[in-house]
Amino acid sequence: MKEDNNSKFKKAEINKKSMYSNILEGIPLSGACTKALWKRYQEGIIPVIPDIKRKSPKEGELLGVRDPINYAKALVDAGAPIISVVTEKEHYGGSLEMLSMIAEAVSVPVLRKDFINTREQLVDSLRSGAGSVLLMASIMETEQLLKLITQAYDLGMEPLVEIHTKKQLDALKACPLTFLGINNRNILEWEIDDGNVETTKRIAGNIKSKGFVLSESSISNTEEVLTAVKAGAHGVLVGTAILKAADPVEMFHKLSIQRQKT
Ligand SMILES: O=C(O)c1ccccc1NCC(=O)[C@H](O)[C@H](O)COP(=O)(O)O
Repeated sequence: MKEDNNSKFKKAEINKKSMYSNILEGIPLSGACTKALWKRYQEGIIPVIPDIKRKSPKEGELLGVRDPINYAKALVDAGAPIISVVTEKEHYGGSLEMLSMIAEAVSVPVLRKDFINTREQLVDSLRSGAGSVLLMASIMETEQLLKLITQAYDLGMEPLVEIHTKKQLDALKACPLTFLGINNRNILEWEIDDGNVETTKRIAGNIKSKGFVLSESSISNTEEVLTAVKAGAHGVLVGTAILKAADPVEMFHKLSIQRQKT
């Protein structure tokens, strides 16, 4: 019987010595999230992932009295390939319940953004309907990150592995990720640093992986989308600019620009 990707992954976890090379062999070629993103990309449109957060340390209230489910549905109807939901409670006002309700209501995969560093949190994410989970290089050692990447794939979710520095990228060099995010801001400073798309410009050119590269945070206009893509990103994740727009759907369309096909 042909061995499936999941069992290859389990083997990779056991054999620590050759962990990197086994991950190379076992990694699934694509997950539901990047499949949707690549599809949009192939259609010639720069994929934009709307990020839903009730509030942020920098901006305060963002969602206001709006229903997060209706907000998510409107953006999916507008063409969002996937939806991102921040579930962290204290600083962003999120919850797993909000994720769960959105995941149930929309037809596209949902990404959970939170400080995830245990398998239990992965399982909670899956139970709440997440198709993807954020795994941040800035909050754990590389070995733990690789373990969680394996576990996420093993559970059937596609991890969005997030870096903010070249050093964090270098530590992941041997791991061929399907979904890699560059956070333009240092999230450990709660979005109040002055990080911008220059971070993507500095890092994206060094990425060797063939995975989908996402530029995240601090993107608010078409020029910044183009800068991210020119630097090597395939798509962008945008929260504040869409949430604060008088017409979020219109802003989503405005940012979803055509890319130059090569
Ligand atoms: O991105 C993270 O690392 C993160 C982890 C845990 C909680 C929140 C986190 N980030 C917040 C965001 O995801 C931002 O909302 C997102 O990058 C959008 O940024 P912006 O467009 O500047 O609102």
